Amino acid sequence: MPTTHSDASDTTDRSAVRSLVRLWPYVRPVRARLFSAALVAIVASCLSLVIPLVLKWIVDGPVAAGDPGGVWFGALVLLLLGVAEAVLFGFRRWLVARPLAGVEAAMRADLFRHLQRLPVAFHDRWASGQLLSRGTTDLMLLRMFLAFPLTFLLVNATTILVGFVILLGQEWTLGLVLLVPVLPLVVVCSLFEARYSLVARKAQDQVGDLTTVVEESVLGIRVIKGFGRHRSQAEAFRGLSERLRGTELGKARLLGSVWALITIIPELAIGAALVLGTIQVADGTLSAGTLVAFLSTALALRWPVDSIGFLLAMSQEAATAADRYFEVLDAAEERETHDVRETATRTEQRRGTGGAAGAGVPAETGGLRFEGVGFRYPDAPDGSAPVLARIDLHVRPGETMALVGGTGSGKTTLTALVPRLYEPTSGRITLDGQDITTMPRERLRELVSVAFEEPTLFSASVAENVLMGAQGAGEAALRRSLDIAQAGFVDALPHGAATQVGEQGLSLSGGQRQRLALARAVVGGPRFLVLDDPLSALDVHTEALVEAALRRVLEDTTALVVAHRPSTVMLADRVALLSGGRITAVGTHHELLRTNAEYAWLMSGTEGPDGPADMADGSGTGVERADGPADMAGRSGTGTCGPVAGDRDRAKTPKGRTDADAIAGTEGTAR
Ligand SMILES: Nc1ncnc2c1ncn2[C@@H]1O[C@H](COP(=O)(O)OP(=O)(O)OP(=O)(O)O)[C@@H](O)[C@H]1O
Repeated sequence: MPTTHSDASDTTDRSAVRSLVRLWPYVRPVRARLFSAALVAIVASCLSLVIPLVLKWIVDGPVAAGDPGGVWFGALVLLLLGVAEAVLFGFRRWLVARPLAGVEAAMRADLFRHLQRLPVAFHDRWASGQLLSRGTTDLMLLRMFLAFPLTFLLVNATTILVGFVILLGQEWTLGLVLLVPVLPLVVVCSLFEARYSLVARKAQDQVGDLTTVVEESVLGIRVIKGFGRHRSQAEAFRGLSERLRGTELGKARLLGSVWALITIIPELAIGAALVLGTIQVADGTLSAGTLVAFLSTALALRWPVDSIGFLLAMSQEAATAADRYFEVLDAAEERETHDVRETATRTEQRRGTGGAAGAGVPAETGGLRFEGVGFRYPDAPDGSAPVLARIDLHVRPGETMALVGGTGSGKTTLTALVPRLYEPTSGRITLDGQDITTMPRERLRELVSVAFEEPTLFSASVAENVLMGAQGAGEAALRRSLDIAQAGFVDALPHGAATQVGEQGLSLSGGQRQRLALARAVVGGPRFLVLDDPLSALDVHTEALVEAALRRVLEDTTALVVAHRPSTVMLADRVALLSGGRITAVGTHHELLRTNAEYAWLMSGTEGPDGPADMADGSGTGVERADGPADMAGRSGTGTCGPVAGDRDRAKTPKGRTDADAIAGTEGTAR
């Protein structure tokens, strides 16, 4: 399971403030509302500090003078102050709710847009649950931070400051007593922050891991049920959620202890002030009303002080969420390597856009060319051999080339390089003579259509899934592509092509999904077609029908088709054999059957004379080899390069005969 999240220890030297400041571009558009809301909250909070002053007036005034009218008036003022405080806090909430929902939506949209533009190699490294949790839990934490702790850290700090001014103004000696806990509280808070940020990061990463397991279990429910693995899967889930529970309990313990200290230390100071104040009242140096007002103010400051613990905790979680969010947003998108727009325009002008395959391009440079292409996966272990090394291959304009090779030989990898899902580590690939790195990706992906062995469909209608393959294609193109892919089953669906296929197309069979993926690849009538074993899930009869229809499409299209079965190879004009990271032979199917032991072995499933192990290192002979043709012992290598007259026709004889022929031919050669 690919998973990526930074080690929690990375967070020790990061500053929470710096992480949170990065939210500014999103907050900027709503800053006026946020500042207004903070101002309203400050006024509301400071109103609560006026209450003790009214109390002092009631005690020292009407109560001392025995004036019931004055007491009622004082009570009315207190009631109005309370109502005003409540209304203002309600107004603050109204002010922030809508804009912050907008901030969250904008951040989520940016994250999604960025995820779409990140290279496939990024997605190989990152577990989907980690990305999902960033787009959900983390963004929710950030919205909550902007709505609550951000405002209330400011509001509480202002309230505490104003409160202390009032306290010192009422009786400065008692005020100083209350100031004593400030230093220990600052030390406690900074120690807490450092430790809490580590555990918060750990918890949020564990939520990501848990999300991954849930997602995999849901997507893989058939396998889990099929193998009766629900218990072990549940155990794996339980293990992870136990770890998360442990981390959350650790968080709660930390928060509990800091809350206890933040509550106890000021309480001790208030107790000490009460004792001192009572002595002063007894001595007659302080009025009872002043002591009541002083203690009421001190008690009114309890909540702003006590809440600092969890406001800091929420801020730490938000800082961690911001780190996790920007980790993804900072990952480099796929970049254009040159000033591709200019190069593309020049090339279009030279060539005249939109012509048939390779129109106006000489055959020797036209088509699809791999020149010294090497590739190594970015996350491959150090010292491991590259998947592809010095690939030289030319698929001529309008030609269909089958790519054959043992399992794991790098066929899928090679096809993924054409639409630039990965970048070659060396060499270059050209389409009709133009280096693909000099084309805008959008243009490249218009020229090249792909269908993978594992067909991916989206939660959309059949038509939407297929038309995804070509912008602006209409009903006629849809019908044509469904016909080519022999997807007549679509008409039998409840709403025809408008039927929703469900998440990942799981309501369809594997072969039906493959046919829709194939229709998507051909719907735009692409100049270049890359098919990664697209017919593997079809029964032989349907495969034959698809092949016959595909042959018509492939007339004008330059195509590279990964093939495992002789029947799929029959589609091709020529075949390239990929072995040991190199193209070891190129020729027609029949030539390779006659002259290349590894190819014959791959097509027949029988052992060649030297055994497959010997062949896999590229020692099997080839008709057209990078290091020159070599004869197989006791065999006549024909050494022909292009399609031999009649070979194309032979190769494209309708399925039914070809399969049997191929096997017979293979057996004849391999034995
Ligand atoms: N994302 C990846 N990261 C690292 N290594 C990878 C990745 N994808 C594939 N590989 C490795 O690259 C090699 C070639 O894989 P590839 O899928 O291209 O083979 P293939 O010829 O298409 O195989 P098959 O016929 O079984 O589909 C394999 O050894 C595989 O383990």
